[in-house]
Formats: sequence, C-alpha cells, structure tokens
Amino acid sequence: MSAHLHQSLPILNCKSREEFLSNIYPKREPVILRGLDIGACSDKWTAPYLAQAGGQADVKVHVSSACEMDFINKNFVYRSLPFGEFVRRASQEEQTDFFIDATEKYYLRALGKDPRKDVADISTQFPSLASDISIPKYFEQSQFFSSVFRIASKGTQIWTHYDVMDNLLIQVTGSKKVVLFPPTDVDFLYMCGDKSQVLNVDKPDLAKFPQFVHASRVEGYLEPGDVLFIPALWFHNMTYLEFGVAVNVFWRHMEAKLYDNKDPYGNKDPLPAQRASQIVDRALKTLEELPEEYRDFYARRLCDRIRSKACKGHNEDR
Ligand SMILES: O=C(O)CCC(=O)C(=O)O
Ligand SMILES: [Fe+2]
Repeated sequence: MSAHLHQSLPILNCKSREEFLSNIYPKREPVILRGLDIGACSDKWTAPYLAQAGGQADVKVHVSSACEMDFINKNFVYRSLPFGEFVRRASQEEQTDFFIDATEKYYLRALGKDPRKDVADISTQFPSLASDISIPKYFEQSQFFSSVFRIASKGTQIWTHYDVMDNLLIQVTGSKKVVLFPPTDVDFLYMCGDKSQVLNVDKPDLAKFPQFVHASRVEGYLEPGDVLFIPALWFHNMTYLEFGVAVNVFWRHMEAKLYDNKDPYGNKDPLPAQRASQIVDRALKTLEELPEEYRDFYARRLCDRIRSKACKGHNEDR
C-alpha cells in the first residue's frame, strides 16, 4: 500500500454554473468546489439551532458502539429519536441517555415520509431549514432526484459504496475526510451489492482483500462550505472528523427511463444493468446442466468474452 501514491482531490474555486458545466462536469471526476455561496446555513446551523428549528418529528438513525459503521455485517442498530434530540446527542461525544453505551456514534441518512416509496427531500421534511441552504443550480429542475440530510457524530465512518446518480455533497458544518475510488476499481473492492467489504480503507486486511492494493484511491478533506462533486458510480468512504452536517443532492443525468422507479435511495442499478444481471443468472443456471469440469471451462470462456468485449478500457488502464 505505502508504495502507492495517493492522488489528492482537486480543490477548485468554481465561480459559475457555466464553468462547472463546461470545464468540470464533462470530465466526470470528483472535485471539491470551494468558495461557493451555500446560503445562510453556514452561519445558522449550529447544533442548538438545528435542534430547535428542525422540529421534533422522529428520525430513524444508525447507532453503533464502533466508529466504522459496517453495513454488510450490521454492527449498528436503527433507533428512532426526535430530530432535535438526535442532533443534541450526535453533537456531543458522551451521552447520559444512550442505547448501547455512553460513547455510541449516531448517523442520520434522512429518508422520505414513507421510506419504502418516498425519496428524501429537505424542502418537504424540513421546510423550516430548507430555505437556509442554497443548492448550486448545476442541473435542470426536472433532473432533481433527492436532497438528503447527512448528520453524524465525530469519528463516524461510513462504509465504502457507490450510488447510481450524480451527486453534490454540500458540507455545511464540520470537517470530513473523503476517500474515493474510480468505477474502474470495482474488481479490487470486494463488492457485496453496492457496498465494498473493505471497511478499513486506511489499513485494509490484505490477506483477505489482496486485490485492494491495485485500487487507485483519491483522497481529500472537506471543510465547512465545501461542495464535493461525486460522479455516479464513484466509490466513496467518509469519516466525520467532527460532528458534521451535510446535505447531498442526487440528480439523474441519464434518460429518465433508464432508472429504476422503485429506488428511494438512489442506489438501485439502472434497469438495463439489472436486466443484464438477470440474463447472467440464467446463463449460470444453464451451465449447471453440464458436468462440473465443462461448467467451469465454459464459465471461463464466458468471462473471457465479457472481459474482452465490455472491459477494454479497464484492461488497458491497469
Ligand atoms: O457524507 C456522508 O455521510 C455520506 C455521503 C454519501 O454517501 C453521499 O452523499 O452519497
Ligand atoms: Fe453515497
């Protein structure tokens, strides 16, 4: 690992929508945009203010005694707290009231009204706060998908995953370490669905995850006011260096018909990818008609075909 140089996330002073759309967006690489006007939230959103103005509706939060939240092995529990109480707890490092222990960590990924159907939208769920934040107008209103509160205790680390939509992560308060990997690293990240099994990206278990050494990590630090552009399919892992409040906006950049309509989180694979995956399931099922020796041989031939037809750029990149 240490022999590999880590790339740093570029920090750009983006002045206008035109500049973003012509110079930054087409490259489809993550960047930190610094110096944008994100609105009154920068000054207003202290923990006491949020606790009071955000309302007392219950939010479902992740609670864990570990800093590194692990979605695959579920080392956290979901608990409901009134928003104000959640903010109060997450902003302090020791609790008098707790679910697991006094130093437990809290993470909110806001959800829609009916989490199975509705997307998160701060202007619907937190109308009194929504007017404090100004979302950069880098996409058409018709492409808007969701706006999501991300609030967590100091020290919380969020599992490495990808989302299928383009994303602007607006860091309002608190600093955050972000580690990203390009979509072409997918073979090195030991994926389980949309999540990587490599939890500790700083000290990975290389006996378990030997291919991880080939991943080309890009790293940066978000400060209050920074906006991180995360292009769709880029893997990301976030560490809250302080109690942090962020809002991210997802938008659809492909034709609407390619997206799964039943996707409140913005992480369901596009429909053609889902269909292709079902066809592979059928191909594997079909190979089961053969004795093992043949099955293995023809599975390898299929892999080879897919690799040479669909992953050309990737093989050359290595
Ligand atoms: O910063 C966080 O809490 C996670 C952000 C994230 O995963 C996203 O914006 O898609
Ligand atoms: Fe994400």
